[in-house]
Order: sequence, then C-alpha cells, then structure tokens
Amino acid sequence: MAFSDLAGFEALLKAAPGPDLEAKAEAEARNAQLTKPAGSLGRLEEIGIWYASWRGAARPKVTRPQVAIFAGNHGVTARGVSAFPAEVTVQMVANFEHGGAAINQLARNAGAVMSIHPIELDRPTADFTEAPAMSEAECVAALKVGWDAVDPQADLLVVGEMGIGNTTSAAAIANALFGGTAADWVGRGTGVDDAGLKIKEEVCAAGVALHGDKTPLEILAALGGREVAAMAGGIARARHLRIPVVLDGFICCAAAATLERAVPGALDHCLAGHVSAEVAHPAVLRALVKEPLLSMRMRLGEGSGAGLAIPLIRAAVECLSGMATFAEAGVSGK
Ligand SMILES: Cc1cc2ncn([C@H]3O[C@H](COP(=O)(O)O)[C@@H](O)[C@H]3O)c2cc1C
Ligand SMILES: O=C(O)c1cccnc1
Repeated sequence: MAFSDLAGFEALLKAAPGPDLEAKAEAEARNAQLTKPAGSLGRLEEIGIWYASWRGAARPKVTRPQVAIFAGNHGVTARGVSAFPAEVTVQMVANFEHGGAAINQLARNAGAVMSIHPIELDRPTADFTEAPAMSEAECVAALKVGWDAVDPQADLLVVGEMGIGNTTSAAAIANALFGGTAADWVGRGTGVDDAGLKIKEEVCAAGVALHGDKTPLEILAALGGREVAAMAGGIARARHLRIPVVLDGFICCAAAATLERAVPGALDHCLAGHVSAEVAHPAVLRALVKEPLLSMRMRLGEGSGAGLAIPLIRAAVECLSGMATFAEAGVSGK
C-alpha cells in the first residue's frame, strides 16, 4: 500500500479497517464470566476488550510493544518560541541512540523495542508565519517515514517526538482545527517565560491567519513539522495493521487530531496514554473525546507519557486473557 500525495493518504485513512466485532463480542462474553464482581476492574475491563477487538482475538497478549521516536527541526525556532536552542533536537537524537533519555528508560521498563527516526534535521521546516512549513511533497515524505517505521509484528505502538519548537507548531494546528484564539492553545512547552509565551501567541496567531482555512491534512503540512507528520503517518499505518496505539502528550495529540478531523473515527484504535501538564492538552483530549489513562504532571514528549502507560494496558490485557471464569475456578456466582 502506498500513497504519493495528501489525497492518496486521506483515501487510505478512509479505507482503514475497523475493529473485529466478533473478537470484541467474545472478549465481552469472557469478561462477564471472569472471577470478579461484574465491572469491578473498572476501566481495565474496557481497555482489555478494546485491545482484543483491534487484535482480533478474545484472549490476546501484549508481547511486542514498539516505541517509534521521530525528530525534526522547525523554522519557527528562529522567532524565539522555545526556552532551548534548536541544536538540542540533534543532540537529543544522539542521547536517544546512546540510551540516555527518559524514553529509553520508560521503553525498557515497558519491554518495548524503541526505534529512532531523525528526519532531515539539517533542513528545518519553513517559518510557518511566512510560508507553509512543508510543501505537500515534504509532508508526504514525512508521513511515509512514519508509515514505514511501524513494525508489522508489533502489537502495541507508541509514537513520540523530539523537535525544539514543536509545542508552537502543535498549538497552531490545534487552533486551526478547533478554533478559539492562539492564547487558548499556546503553553510554556520547555518552560518559556512570559515574554516567550507572548511570542508564541503571536507566532501561532500569524500561522493560523495564513493557513487556518486549509483542510486538516493541509494544516498538518502548513503548520506541522516533519516529526509531527511522521507521527500521523505511524498512527495511520498502525490502523491498517490493526495495531492499537497509545497517544502521548500535546504534540502527539495535535498530530493525531489532523487525522480525526480529516476522517472521523480515524483514531478509534488509539487510547490517550496520559494528560500532559502542557496547558492546552486537556482541551485537545476533550475535542478528541479521549479520556487519559494517567495524569502525572509530565510535560516531556518523546512518547514518555504513553510509554509509561504501556504496562497499564498490558495489565488490563493480562486480566482479560489470564483470569479464570467462575466455572473454571469453581467459584460460586451471585
Ligand atoms: C533536553 C530536552 C529534552 C526533550 N525531550 C522532549 N522535549 C520536548 O520539548 C520540545 C518542545 O518544547 P518547545 O516547544 O518549548 O521547544 C520537543 O522537542 C519535545 O519533544 C525536550 C526538550 C528538551 C530541552
Ligand atoms: O505534552 C507534551 O508532549 C509536551 C509538553 C511540553 C514539551 N514537550 C512535550
């Protein structure tokens, strides 16, 4: 399966498979017979059934989670939108490769295989206050990096990002997709001061004024970044492979939101791993109708919040698949 332009990518989104309803019904029936009062495992029960429906198996297992990290550089960093310099992006890629970042520890803790995908770091995107950040061809190339990064053998996917300046990009995407004003969507990211926040607001407003009336995937190209588009491509590919996805923080959810706005239901195979401390993340989650699993005051990105949620999802699946039924265990029912 391939795509060569945004229209082709959107057609693939539309053609993506839904959950396996037979496996879902089987998992629901099984869940109803497990040795516990009905509903007593709360959300764990829903998560187990959701996972079973996407994997097409009533008693699935999470054995091969994947964490794919994408990195890109942003033209808008020249405007002073981050507390850190743009070189940090490439420096953090080296850190990921040497195992020194937070996500390395969280991926290992989750038993996940981690892959790192720097995308043309020596070619920052255009400043989106002046021109589209990416041409259609550049956006399609980045979507493909994400599409190709997904291991078809994986059974759970986290997409993460590294890109200094990308909370500004994510805020502009959210503002363009969901309306309101720039002030509703910009936050402190890596920790900008009040003057930095003001600049972010102006940059976001200028980007939305220039590109806000485009279609959702054109907005991804115009206001996103290469790592942002790659996350969207990875999420879309996972859907075709029926691999459930754990969404990370503000940037990941802004990327994902372009898919949902292009084709409603495109994120049905995704759970929100956490709610980030970035101020507008709760609003993006509300717009996507996703209830986050964790609330840990994290605001790092890199897939860290989602990576932390992998063991929780595995725990839900272990209960569904491993528990005995009342009949098997000889436990009396109500
Ligand atoms: C050392 C370091 C490691 C990071 N890992 C993720 N981010 C996060 O911060 C960046 C977004 O924030 P802003 O828009 O304010 O630049 C992204 O790279 C994101 O992944 C990091 C940032 C830094 C400084
Ligand atoms: O919510 C996030 O993912 C986030 C917030 C701040 C900085 N980097 C990432």
